[in-house]
Amino acid sequence: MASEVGIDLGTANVLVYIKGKGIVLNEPSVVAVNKDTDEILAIGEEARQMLGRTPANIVAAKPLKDGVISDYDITERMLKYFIRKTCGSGRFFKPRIMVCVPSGVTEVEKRAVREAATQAGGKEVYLMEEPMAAAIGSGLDVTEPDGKMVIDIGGGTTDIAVIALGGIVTSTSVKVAGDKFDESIIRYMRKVHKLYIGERTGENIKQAIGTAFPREEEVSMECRGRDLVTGLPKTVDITSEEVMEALEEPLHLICEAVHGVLEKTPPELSADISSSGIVVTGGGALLYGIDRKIQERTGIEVRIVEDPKSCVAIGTGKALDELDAIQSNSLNRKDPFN
Ligand SMILES: Nc1ncnc2c1ncn2[C@@H]1O[C@H](COP(=O)(O)OP(=O)(O)OP(=O)(O)O)[C@@H](O)[C@H]1O
Repeated sequence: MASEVGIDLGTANVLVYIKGKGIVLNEPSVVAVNKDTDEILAIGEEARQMLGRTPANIVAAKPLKDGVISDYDITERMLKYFIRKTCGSGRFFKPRIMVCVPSGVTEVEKRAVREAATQAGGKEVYLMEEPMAAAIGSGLDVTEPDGKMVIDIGGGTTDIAVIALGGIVTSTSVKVAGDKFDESIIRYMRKVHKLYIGERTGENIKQAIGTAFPREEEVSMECRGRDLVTGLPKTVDITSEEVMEALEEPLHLICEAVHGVLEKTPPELSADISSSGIVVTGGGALLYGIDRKIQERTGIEVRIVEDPKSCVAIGTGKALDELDAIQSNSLNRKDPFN
């Protein structure tokens, strides 16, 4: 029976971490709904397979977008489904649940998430912010007075925060992350190769040959889509250098946001960060060369954590152990937990 559960309710993926068991669920945040009956047909990986391929009466969509909950009701149902799947019905045994929500969620949405987790069987439900979970999950001691900088590059948002004494001192959240990388690749293919590709193809290209900093050896891959001129299927070769060009704008925006946070950071903490370096988490950290790109822009050493995609979920679970320490120390921000 799960007693302490951490959930990373992400724009791209939902991860569930159970104390003593580790990550027990990792599924895309996608839900397929029958529009006529409002019935949920599939959730998670099964629904992701349907993206862009559904008949007219079925929509496969992501209920969280750009770091906010765009479909409230579906998010609630998805969350309940994942909790019940991993923790059982919750009728006899109720776990403590910590949910990490995207940083842009409103008070109303926070309440909805808390309610959904309670209805799904949570005894006590807490919410926490993504960068704090990312820092804890990456093994940083967030209660120390030394300043630490964490950048979490997810699907919808990049969260950048400086943490000290158990609280967030300065932070920002920009709606530029994995999804925007995919969109930039799609746009590039359309403009340069006159090829119309779907979201999943854009993401596949990014994961296979996406590049943020020049590679020693260029790589390439075949890309299939629809020719915008003839309307027929077409295949073109695309190189990592081209993908780097496509990703230039979103990467620039992320680097500028990091710069902005550093500018707002009190000097003592700045000095700590320049000696301890910056930690990068989230699926976007897997983009080739992103560490060197940020390092080039800031002049500060950048480290990618070992398992960037699981980091937030692990941190969310671990945070339940450190709840008292973090809560009592987070006086410098009003409500990292509420
Ligand atoms: N190898 C890879 N190279 C580049 N990007 C990758 C790779 N693997 C995964 N990603 C990207 O990481 C993103 C998902 O990251 P993650 O699971 O951390 O997001 P999330 O926590 O769900 O989102 P958010 O933090 O915005 O709520 C997706 O855009 C995905 O395409």
